[in-house]
Amino acid sequence: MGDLEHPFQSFLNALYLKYKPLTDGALASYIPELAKVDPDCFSICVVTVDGRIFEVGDADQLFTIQSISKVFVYGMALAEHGRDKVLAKVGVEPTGDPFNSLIRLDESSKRPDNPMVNAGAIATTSLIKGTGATERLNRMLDMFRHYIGRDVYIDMSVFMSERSTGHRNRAMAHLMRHFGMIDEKIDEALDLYFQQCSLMVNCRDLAVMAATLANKGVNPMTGDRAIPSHYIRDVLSVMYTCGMYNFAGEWAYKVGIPAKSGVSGGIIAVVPNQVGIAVFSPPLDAHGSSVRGLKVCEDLAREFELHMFDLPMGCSHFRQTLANEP
Ligand SMILES: NC(=O)CC[C@H](N)C(=O)O
Repeated sequence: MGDLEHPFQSFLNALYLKYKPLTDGALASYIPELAKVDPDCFSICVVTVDGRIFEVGDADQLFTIQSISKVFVYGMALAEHGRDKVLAKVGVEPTGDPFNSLIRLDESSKRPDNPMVNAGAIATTSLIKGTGATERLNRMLDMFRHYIGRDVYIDMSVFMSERSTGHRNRAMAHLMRHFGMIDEKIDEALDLYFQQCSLMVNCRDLAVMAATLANKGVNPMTGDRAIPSHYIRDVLSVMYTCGMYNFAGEWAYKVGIPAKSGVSGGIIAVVPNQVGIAVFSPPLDAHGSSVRGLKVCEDLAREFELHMFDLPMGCSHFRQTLANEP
């Protein structure tokens, strides 16, 4: 639970109050179940690599992880197959197109551009090993368990909602099968993709997951390793360049921290060797990222000079604030 009197906690409380009245943005209604959530939900959580938790708002509120799952499944594919095999199937180039675009799939390489947009994520998911759908799902859930540090499950209604309406994703999968980028188990890969997107998390879980990436792959709360440390660089690089879809360039310029958003309203950001940040607020901007989430991350980055190219100056300011006693 949050450490109420700590100066960083006070900063988070003020940030929460500052953006609570902001009601811009719209829910992701293209997944019918997501249109039913409460747009007022708002929480911020920051977890340090030494396991301290600062949070404000309802950090227990559960929601589906959506595209934030792409980061972790990409890490899992790397751990299972190594860089070269994964790179042969999914590139590492930002697209400049919306997350659900099919456009560049039909270009010369026939390879999805990166694992942070839907096409690339479906290709990544198709690489997950297992003798059948159940084993593949169980292995994936196990991977998430290491990052989250508790038992995890899939929200059945969101999964079914996406499964029955996700025709663009199906079209991408078939196109990628046509080009030999995924194997013939198209429906199995799509189900696994819809399931990973329907994983239930809360804001604190996301911050712990982000802090695990910040902590070279070791969950700071449990001490459990979730991913081999040498793949952290790969995961954070694609988050940095592609994690915010067709806003990724502006994000890198303005905020300068590897981050990933999802259409349920979650955002994670990773400050390597320091903290994992998570924000949850469902209304989205035109790119599909949480409006309040973007604002909170921008403010945190500005206040503590977290932009990658502000470091190490910001590093010491941030460390000092975090180290302060209440
Ligand atoms: N950006 C997102 O969060 C998209 C994930 C969503 N499940 C989809 O496939 O459309």
